[in-house]
Amino acid sequence: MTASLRIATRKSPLALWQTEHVAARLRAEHPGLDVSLVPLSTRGDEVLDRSLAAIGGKGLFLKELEVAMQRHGADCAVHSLKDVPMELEPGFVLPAILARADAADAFVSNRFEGIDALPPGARVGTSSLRRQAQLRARRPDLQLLDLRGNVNTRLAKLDAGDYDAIVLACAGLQRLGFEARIRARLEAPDWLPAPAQGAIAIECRRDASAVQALLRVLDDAPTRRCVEAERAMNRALHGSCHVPVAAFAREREGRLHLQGLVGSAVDGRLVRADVVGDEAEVLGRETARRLLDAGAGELLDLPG
Ligand SMILES: NCc1[nH]cc(CCC(=O)O)c1CC(=O)O
Repeated sequence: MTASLRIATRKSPLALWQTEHVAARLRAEHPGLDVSLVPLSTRGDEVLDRSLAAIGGKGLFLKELEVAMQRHGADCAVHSLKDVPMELEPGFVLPAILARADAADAFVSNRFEGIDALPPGARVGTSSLRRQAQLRARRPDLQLLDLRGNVNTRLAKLDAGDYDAIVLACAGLQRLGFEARIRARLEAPDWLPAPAQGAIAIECRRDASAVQALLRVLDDAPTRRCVEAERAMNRALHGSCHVPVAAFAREREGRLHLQGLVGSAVDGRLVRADVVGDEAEVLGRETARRLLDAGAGELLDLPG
């Protein structure tokens, strides 16, 4: 019986909130279990002057946490599932995916009520190619500017006047107490989030069966089914953060509805697909195939 559990986490305020949330839920489920946090810095957090794509992609937010688990310095790690690469490192599993929070994106501005209210040529901050493509599609005139850093840093840059508006995830704003800053929700079916946006996942070693048993109580089956469909679609498109891919799945009357989108951050072209199915993996692959049939291949080949 494991009497203690050390959870590795990034040090950003959002990562710490999410990990504290997981720790509190585990303490409630397992009275007597000694749960502690192991805050670590990752290259993804430290290198802010280059794009994630240029320094190695999403995996950079996980690497240091995985090294800690390999060295037995931590038993598990908490992640935003949208930051977890489609292919996990060998030897690791995700025994728990928590019930999804708000999956929508948020339009945040101190002066404007929504995308359509922005004046011609307004400056909008986001480094996400997925968000850029959807903004371009709706407003080709906007000036899209890079914006990296944690949620608090991004809000500070907006307040400093660097941008007329920025786009962030609703879930992150809500978790950090910034719900009131959401001017407009950007949501399905018009606007799609990143695959697995709003879902928190816990990662541990495949060989740590006692740890997996402790974590599994937090797994939410409906969320797992939806995010598996979204991630399967992204994987089938060779998804990485280099291409603007968006996906959102919902369960309705027992069936899975998956909406997918591939876009171009350069010219705002968007290709969409909307498919119903029952098995997450199959539905994800089928939606990817429909996107490719509709011309997504050409967009996926574009640089940036
Ligand atoms: N890319 C960073 C990131 N990873 C997860 C979230 C928000 C929380 C979530 O989606 O679960 C954010 C911030 C954002 O996109 O605004």
